[in-house]
Amino acid sequence: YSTLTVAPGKDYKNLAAFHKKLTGSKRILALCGAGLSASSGLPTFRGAGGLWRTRNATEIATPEAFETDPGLVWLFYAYRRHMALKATPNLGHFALTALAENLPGFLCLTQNVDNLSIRAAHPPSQLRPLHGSLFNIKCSNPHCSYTEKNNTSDPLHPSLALAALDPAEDEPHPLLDPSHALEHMPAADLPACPECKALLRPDVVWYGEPLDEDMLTSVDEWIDDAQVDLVLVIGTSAVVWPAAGYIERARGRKTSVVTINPEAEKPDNLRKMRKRDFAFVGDAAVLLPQLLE
Ligand SMILES: CC(C)NC(=O)[C@H](Cc1c[nH]c2ccccc12)NC(=O)[C@H](CCCC/N=C(/NCCC(=O)O)S[C@H]1O[C@H](COP(=O)(O)OP(=O)(O)OC[C@H]2O[C@@H](n3cnc4c(N)ncnc43)[C@H](O)[C@@H]2O)[C@@H](O)[C@H]1O)NC(=O)OCc1ccccc1
Ligand SMILES: [Zn+2]
Repeated sequence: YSTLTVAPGKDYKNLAAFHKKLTGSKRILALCGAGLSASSGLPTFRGAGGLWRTRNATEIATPEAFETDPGLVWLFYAYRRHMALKATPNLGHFALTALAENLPGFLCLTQNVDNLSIRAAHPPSQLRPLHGSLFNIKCSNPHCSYTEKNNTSDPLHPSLALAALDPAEDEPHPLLDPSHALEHMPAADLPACPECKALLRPDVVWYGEPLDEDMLTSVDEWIDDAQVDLVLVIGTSAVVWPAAGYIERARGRKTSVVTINPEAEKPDNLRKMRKRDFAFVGDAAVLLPQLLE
């Protein structure tokens, strides 16, 4: 009965069996997605948040979109900055911080750019923001090295004030309401680089852009250092690469992969599970404190 058999074991949702594995684990890798921040009030990409106004978030998060209409892209990111600043880390973020403080062999990879793990005081040496941060700004001119770290001003720029609006209770945010036409914003009105006058942009990784080479190397080296006992797959649809690739990249003979997601028992997830794997259905903010206590 080989461990490579693709079927979950009988204990795949047994909390005691998971805790036994957890206590015996010295090296744990986590891959986090939008679902971790869902109960902090931030929309996921595949859920309702997938569409911004009428555009697909994956279309707007591209160099091409910024080339074509930097004003719209900046409003998209200014809105997400505003929402992330209004949000607070949840018990899921804090449970991961506690695990990092208690287990030096824990490394947390996050695809989220909302800074909520950082605001939950997750030790920076044990956190890898794979896709950047909404609160880091850089120059769009590839030959200019201007950057701003952790700029939380809201609005970031007078031309983006609309994004920092908080509509009345039951009113939709004007930026979410497609019937609220947006004037085109000329590039001259947008945040400009104080050094070379080119447009500034959020320091996030757009589709078609490579992730930070040093960060990828540091994760690869960490994985190759020694056996990874546990891989926590938290609130992610695991479709975006190369981030999603780390789940199987970290899997060794004795590794257990644990999916924490309201859809963890969906057939296509059960189909991928191995004998040592676990699946816990529910909200990461509720499950993580229980699983990691
Ligand atoms: C769509 C996908 C198929 N496309 C890609 O992966 C592309 C192309 C590609 C590359 N390799 C491939 C291999 C195969 C196929 C495609 C590719 N990848 C790239 O373009 C990457 C860059 C990808 C990064 C894109 N940037 C983001 N973010 C930053 C910006 C921004 O945020 O605006 S991706 C962004 O979307 C992704 C969203 O996914 P999730 O976080 O998982 O969210 P989602 O909504 O999908 O799912 C939420 C889950 O939570 C669950 N959930 C809901 N509520 C809860 C709850 N309460 N608790 C727990 N779980 C919950 C839900 O059930 C659900 O399962 C995240 O990664 C997020 O960071 N770059 C690159 O490959 O460069 C190359 C290169 C190399 C050298 C030189 C030049 C180029
Ligand atoms: Zn510049």
